[in-house]
Amino acid sequence: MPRDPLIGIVGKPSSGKSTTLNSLTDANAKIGAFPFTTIDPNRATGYLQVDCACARFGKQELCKPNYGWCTGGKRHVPVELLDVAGLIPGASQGLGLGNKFLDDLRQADALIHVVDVSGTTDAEGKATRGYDPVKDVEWLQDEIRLWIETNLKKRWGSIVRRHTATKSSIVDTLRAQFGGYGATASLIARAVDSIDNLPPLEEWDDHWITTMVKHFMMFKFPTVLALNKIDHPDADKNVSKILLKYPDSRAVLTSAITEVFLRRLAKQNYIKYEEGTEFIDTLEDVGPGSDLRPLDEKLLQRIETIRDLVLFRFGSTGVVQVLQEAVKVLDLIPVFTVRNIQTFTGSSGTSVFRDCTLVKRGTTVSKVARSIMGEVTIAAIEGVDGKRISATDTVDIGTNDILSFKVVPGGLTTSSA
Ligand SMILES: Nc1nc2c(ncn2[C@@H]2O[C@H](COP(=O)(O)OP(=O)(O)OP(=O)(O)O)[C@@H](O)[C@H]2O)c(=O)[nH]1
Repeated sequence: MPRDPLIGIVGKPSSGKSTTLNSLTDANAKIGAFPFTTIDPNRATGYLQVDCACARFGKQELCKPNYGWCTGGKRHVPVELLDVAGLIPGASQGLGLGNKFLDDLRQADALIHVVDVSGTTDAEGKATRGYDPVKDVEWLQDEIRLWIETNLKKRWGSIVRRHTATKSSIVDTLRAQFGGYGATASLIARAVDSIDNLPPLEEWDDHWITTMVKHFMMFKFPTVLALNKIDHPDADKNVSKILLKYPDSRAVLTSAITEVFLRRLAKQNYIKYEEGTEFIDTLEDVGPGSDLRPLDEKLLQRIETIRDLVLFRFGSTGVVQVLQEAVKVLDLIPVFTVRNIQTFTGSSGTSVFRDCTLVKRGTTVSKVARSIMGEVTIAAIEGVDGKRISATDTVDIGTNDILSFKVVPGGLTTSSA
């Protein structure tokens, strides 16, 4: 993934996509500068919470990220989010906003599927009661699959003829078909390898085409379920049904509306709220002498309800965790690059760990160097304590995740060398 990761937020209308997006994006956003170059209306910057390297060295006080922010060793790293609107039943046949969502979708590296588990919205997002949201989990996957499958089947005859005539491999043939979805050859190869007993492409019937598309989707659109509206009284039974039916799904329970509310109160200094946790402090809790503003009876009551219905029962509102889970399916880890490996500072000043990049676990340090520094000649790579690191060493959490690249002064670029 050479560019910054992009997480798509999908789900039927009124499931809570915008609320989820808002809950992940507005917090302290002014603190972090915006690192992304493309800005369009349905894109926003979310903040992924990771353990910052500063805490390993007791340097939390000196930690001042270039992008995002760090509080007490909890770092908020910017991640680009995309609101994929218009996905409704029948969208693959052009209903709703038609194929616009498909264009958005293909850019995403992972999806957060927001499912309304309150059962108060039907398949189209209209208000109802007792709707079974189990259907929504399947429906969205089916919609994406149908879109890909229909495109493939329309041309299947000529695809097979060309495949045979050019004596291509399955990966090469599928690369030509799936390239439009933003898939690389290695991703397609992994999808092909994951299918047992796959016959030669010439022998594929509808069953094999569907199987191939399903496996392709597992790799191209890894999905985390945000089981949203857990604050609703009907949510419990629906959550159990979904988890029972899909025990292997990656699911996180969320109450996006609660997160938005708590962050707003925290911003207005009515409460202290540690995002991603169950901890809220009001003036009542901390006592006079605090700079918190007093809450009226109604708001105090609402906070008590939130504590009872969401925070104490589920441990948090879940939205911080849902983004963490989406990044986890991509197997991305934070890598900290510093100019001075002894002090962890940048080129000037005393601030430490200014830069943090999300990198696929197991990437070689030379590849990390290239993706961060571009095509420059690296003279040496150093890790903690000035330890020399070989270009072929790989990164993991706690292993080669703090790096300093020594560039050849005035060095030729590797591409022109
Ligand atoms: N009870 C409850 N309601 C929620 C929650 N999240 C969102 N809602 C409500 O659900 C409704 C729909 O939320 P949106 O965020 O607008 O949903 P959306 O999926 O973006 O909808 P579209 O823009 O129509 O696609 C709003 O009335 C929200 O206030 C939640 O966690 N709990």
